[in-house]
Amino acid sequence: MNEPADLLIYARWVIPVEPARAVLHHHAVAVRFGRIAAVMPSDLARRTVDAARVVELPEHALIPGLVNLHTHAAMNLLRGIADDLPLMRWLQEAIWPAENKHVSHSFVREGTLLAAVEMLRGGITTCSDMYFHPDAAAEAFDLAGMRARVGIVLIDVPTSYAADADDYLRKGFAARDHWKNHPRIGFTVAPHAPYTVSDANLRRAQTLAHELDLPLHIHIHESEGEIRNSLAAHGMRPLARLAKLGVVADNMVGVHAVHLDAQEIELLAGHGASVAHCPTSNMKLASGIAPVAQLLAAGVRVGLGTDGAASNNRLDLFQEMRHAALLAKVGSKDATAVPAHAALHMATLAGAEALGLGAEVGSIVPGKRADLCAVDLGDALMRPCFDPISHLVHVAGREHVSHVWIDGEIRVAEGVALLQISDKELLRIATVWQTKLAN
Ligand SMILES: CSC[C@H]1O[C@@H](n2cnc3c(O)ncnc32)[C@H](O)[C@@H]1O
Ligand SMILES: [Zn+2]
Repeated sequence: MNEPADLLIYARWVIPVEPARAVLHHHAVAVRFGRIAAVMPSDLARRTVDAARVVELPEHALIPGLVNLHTHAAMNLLRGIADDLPLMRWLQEAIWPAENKHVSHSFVREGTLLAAVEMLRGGITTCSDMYFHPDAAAEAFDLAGMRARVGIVLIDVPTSYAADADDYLRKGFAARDHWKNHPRIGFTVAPHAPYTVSDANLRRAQTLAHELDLPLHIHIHESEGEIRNSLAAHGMRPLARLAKLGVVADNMVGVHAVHLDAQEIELLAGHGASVAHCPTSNMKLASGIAPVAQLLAAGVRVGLGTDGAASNNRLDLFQEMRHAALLAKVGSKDATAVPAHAALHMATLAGAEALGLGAEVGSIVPGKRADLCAVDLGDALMRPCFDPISHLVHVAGREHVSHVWIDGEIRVAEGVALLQISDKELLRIATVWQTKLAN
């Protein structure tokens, strides 16, 4: 008797990411109960699998859904309000004043919804988010059908969202309790940065993260000014301070990590900490070039993040893969740094592992959740194609994403998002906010 499947996807190339450079020509992926049941040659699947639904992808690469390891999703509403500024002027002169004026539950819910649709259409199935009103962000990710790790945010600045650290944590943990046991929505503890959170609150954040077995998501060593200010205020660099406070650990995802010396790279490696590399944001804010080749050589897990739409200005991991590959070559003056398969690994399995999701998503392996992305490489402008992994990183863009599945459920088909909310409604939401923000 044939094997039953809920869904059977035939692809010209299946790129499982595990093992690292594997390219399976003319293979099929069978999905049952939302998980990958089998990966096998197409001719074998045609003879042995009975599927309720069949999808033929004759000129496509099937890859794991991409993992955006760092974003501020609601900032889609602030896209383009302040370009061409360095980090601290960008935050202090433009972004924080705009956030003070406009951020609310509905701002975050609606901005996050726009971001979730942008990410899904670009093949991103999981993201790690850090923003005010995590309860609103969780609602939006759920409505979009996306997998998300939402930050229980903590910053020593009173805002319209929360008055003080107790209030930030109380609200964040209430959101976590509300979403407990949800199949797609989970949480991280997310102190904003060493320069905005006190010693006591950084310690407290990591204690809570350890107690609840959550990742700790924090911006680190993004600009040279951050290091200078830390030396002046604390007599030590931010990572030394975080290490002293017990924050550097295997659950820490350090975002940016641009300005690192050799000892700091060893510190991260020794503690099993991860880095969320955000190459486009680092270029746009002129923060610098993260030492990705050195981090990888030291064994540090490096995933990829878009950062928010106000510092990128796209939530596009295809662009991040290419920028990561190119920037590592320029930064290390070594053309062999970050080959295409390493960039794809960063955008998938490394990000999943950094979030503690390595057993669930990030590669096309039987038993994992069926979070999948199909990329159409059939365009004559992309041919000939000798190496589909090279094409995914250096040639294709998010506009070539044709299908996206999460837990085996179709979210994008033929490039069109199939969501509970229409494009027309999304456009209406964006237009209303544009008017509010312009006044
Ligand atoms: C407390 S919610 C998150 C907070 O982070 C701000 N933000 C966005 N991008 C960056 C960045 O690259 N470095 C530091 N902080 C950033 C965002 O505007 C929110 O205020
Ligand atoms: Zn950020």
